[in-house]
Amino acid sequence: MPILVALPGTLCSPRVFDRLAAGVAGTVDVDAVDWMGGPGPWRIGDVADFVAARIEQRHGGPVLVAGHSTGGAIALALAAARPDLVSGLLLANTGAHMRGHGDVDRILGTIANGWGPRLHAAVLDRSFAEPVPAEVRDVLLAYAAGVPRAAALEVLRSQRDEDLTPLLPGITCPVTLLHGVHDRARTVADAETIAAGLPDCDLRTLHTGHTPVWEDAPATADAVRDLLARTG
Ligand SMILES: O=C(O)CC1=CCC(=O)O1
Repeated sequence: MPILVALPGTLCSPRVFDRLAAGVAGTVDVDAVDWMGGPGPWRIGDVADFVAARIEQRHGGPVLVAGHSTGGAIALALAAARPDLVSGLLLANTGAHMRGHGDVDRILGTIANGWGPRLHAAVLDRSFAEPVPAEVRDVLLAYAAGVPRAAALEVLRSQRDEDLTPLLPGITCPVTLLHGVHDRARTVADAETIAAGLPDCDLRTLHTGHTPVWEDAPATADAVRDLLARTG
């Protein structure tokens, strides 16, 4: 069965892909990666290397790769560096750079000086257009509580300081780019910049916040099936 290796955003549990995994069950197997719980280092390129090693070891590659938020930047770096391991990309509410990003500098300041449950809850709550059920929120907050502060600091600094735009024309696999238009951190302009740089990109807007992979799992599952068809 085809594999979708799924990369969540900063401080975001791999469980955010549970609804998508259920939606594509029987068609695609989802391997959601806890990259923040990996050994580090956690710069975007380091995590892309970590994911490449996992794909080689577990799946033998190539696979579909999904990236949400920071996971999208990691997925882009991976596809650029290791096209042999990536047959197609599904990106969600991400960007090729962080210029104009809603709150990355504030989050970085709080990671450095105010790390803890309040920050975790603030990042979580603004990642969904509508409040998530309490039991889901508890699961996601429990994950964030176990993330090393160094991982969050390192990956977000790296993402803030890198511009992946020059890599885009070299990513020739099919890409589907989802963008939830009620995102409080990123605008559709971020998605349009990525789409303009990629040779083969299907951009779809959704009525979600920053996390369409959870907020509109049926539309995301449709996008996965359509992407799979485009990979031939
Ligand atoms: O939007 C992104 O790509 C990365 C991000 C930083 C904070 C957040 O929630 O997402």
